[in-house]
Amino acid sequence: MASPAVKKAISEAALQYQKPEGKVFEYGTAGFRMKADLLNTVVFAVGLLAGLRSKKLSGQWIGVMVTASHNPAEDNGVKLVDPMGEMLEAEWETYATKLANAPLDKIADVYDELVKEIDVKMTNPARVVFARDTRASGSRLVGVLNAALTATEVEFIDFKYMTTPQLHYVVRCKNTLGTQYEYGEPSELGYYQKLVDSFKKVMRGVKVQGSLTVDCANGVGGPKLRELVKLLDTPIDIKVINDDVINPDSLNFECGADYVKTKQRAPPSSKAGPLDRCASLDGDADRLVYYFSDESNVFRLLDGDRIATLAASFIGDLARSAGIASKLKIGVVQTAYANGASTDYIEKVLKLPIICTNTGVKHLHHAALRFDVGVYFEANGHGTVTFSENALKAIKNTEPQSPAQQRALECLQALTDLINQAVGDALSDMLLVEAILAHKGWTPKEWLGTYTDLPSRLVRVEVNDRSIFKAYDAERKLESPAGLQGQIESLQSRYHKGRSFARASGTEDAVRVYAEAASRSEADDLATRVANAVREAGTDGQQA
Ligand SMILES: CC(=O)N[C@H]1[C@@H](OP(=O)(O)O)O[C@H](CO)[C@@H](O)[C@@H]1O
Ligand SMILES: [Mg+2]
Repeated sequence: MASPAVKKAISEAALQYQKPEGKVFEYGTAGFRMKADLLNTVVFAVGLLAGLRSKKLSGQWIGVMVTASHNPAEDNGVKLVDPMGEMLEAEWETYATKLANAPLDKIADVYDELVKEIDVKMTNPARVVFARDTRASGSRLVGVLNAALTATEVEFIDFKYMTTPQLHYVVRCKNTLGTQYEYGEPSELGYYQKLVDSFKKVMRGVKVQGSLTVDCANGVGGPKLRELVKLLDTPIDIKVINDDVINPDSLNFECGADYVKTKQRAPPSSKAGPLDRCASLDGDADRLVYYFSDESNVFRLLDGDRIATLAASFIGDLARSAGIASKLKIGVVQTAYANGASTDYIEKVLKLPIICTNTGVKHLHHAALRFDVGVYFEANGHGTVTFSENALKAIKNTEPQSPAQQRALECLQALTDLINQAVGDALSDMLLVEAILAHKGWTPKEWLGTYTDLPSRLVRVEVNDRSIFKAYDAERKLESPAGLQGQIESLQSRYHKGRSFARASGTEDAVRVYAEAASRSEADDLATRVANAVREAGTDGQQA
C-alpha cells in the first residue's frame, strides 16, 4: 500500500494540472503521443508508473523519454524504457493506460489500487533516468515528470537532451554496471566513446570512400552527431545538415528519415550531387535511411530493408571467415512493410531464415532474440542487430588458426560493441553502414545493385472507426470487416507481383494501405483500389 503521505503528495501535485476533457489516452506502439498541450496529466501518470516499475523490479533503473520522434514540432510524447534498454513490457502498457485515464482527484487512489494489483513492495527503492528531444514543450513536460517523481520520492537523474537510443543505452548501462554484462559507462560521453572505439577497431585496414551528408531532421540528432564527429578519430568526412534546433518549427519539416521514406525524395534543402552518399535521421535519431541521386538524377532510396540485408550479409561473411558460421543461427526479422524483393533476396541469395512480425519494434526485437544474431529493421529505418550469449561466447572464445580468421573475429567482436543492442539507433547504425561499405569497397550504387525494389505505395485512409479493422497473420491479412480481405486478394491477383494489405495504425487515427507490384503504375493503381475498398468498408462498418 502507498503511504498516506505519498498519496497526499500525489493528490497535491496533481492539482496543478488539468485533464483535457473527453480525451481517452492509450499507451501504444510509441508510448503516448499527441499534441503537446494535452500531455501534462499523461506525463504525470507516466512519472508515477516509472517509480512503481522500478520498485517492482527491486530498484532497477527505468527510463522515461519525452519525444514525438518524426511527428510535427507541436506534438510530443512520452514512453518508458525497461531495465535492459528495451521497450516497456506489454502488460504494463495497460497499467500506463489506466493511470493516464484516471480522473485527477482520484489519481492517488488509482495509484494505490495499482500498487496492490501489481503487488509492488513499496519499501523497495525506485530509480528513474529521463531525457527529452529538442521540442519546445519538452521543458514543461520534464517539469511535470519531476513533480510526479518528487511526490513519490523517487531517486532520479535528468539527462537533459538526448537521442532516444542514448537514453536506452544509459538505462542498460546503469543496470549492468559492475556485473558480467556491463554494457558501458552510463553517460553521454561513455556512449560516444563506445561507438568511437569500436568503429576504429572495425575500420582497421579499410577506408571510407567519399563524403556522407547527414540530414538530422532539425532534431536532437544534429548536436549529438556533431559531438560524435568531434570524437571520431577515424577519418570519415561527415557533412551535417538540417541541424537547426533553435527554430522550433523546423523540426521534421521537409526533412528527416520519415519525410524521405514516405515522399521517396531527398529533402529539398539537400545540395548533394549525383552519386553522393546521403543519410537522414528522424527527430529523435532512432531511424536511419540512406539515399543518393543516380547519374540520371533519379532519387534512389536505401531504406531499413537495405540496411538489414547489408548487415546480415556482412555478418554472415564474417562468421564464415571466423570459422563460427555453424555455431551461429543468423536470422532476419521484418514486418509486412518490407519490400517483397528484400524478402526474396534474404531467402534466395543470403539463404537466411526470416520471421515476419507485427509492426512496432518491440515485436521485432522480441523475435530477433530467437536467433544468435538477429538482424531486425522496419522498412522505415528503425532497427538493430542482437547477439545472443551463445554468439558472444563463440566470438570471444574461438582460437583463431590464421590471421584472416583472427581479423574476422576481431571485427565481429567490435561489431557487438558498435551496434546498440538495446534498441535501433541511427548514429550507431550509420557507423555500421559506413564500416560495411568500406569493407566491401562499395558505393551506394553497388549496394543498390544487390536487388531491385518492387515499386511500392503507402496510403493513409481516414475512416470513422479504425478499431473495426482487425488484422492477423503478422498484420498481413484482415479478419474484419467481413469480406474485405477477399476483395484485397482478388485485387492484388490482377497485378504482376501484386501484394497489398491494410491495417489500423497503432500511432495515428487512420488505416494504412500498402501495395507493391512489378511496375510503378501497377503499385499505385493497386494501392488506390485497395484504399477505396478500405474507405468503403470503413463507412459500411459504421452503419452496421
Ligand atoms: C508503416 C510505418 O512506418 N509504421 C510505423 C508507425 O506505426 P503505425 O502503427 O503504422 O502507425 O509508427 C511506429 C512507431 O514509431 C513504427 O514502429 C511503425 O513502423
Ligand atoms: Mg524515432
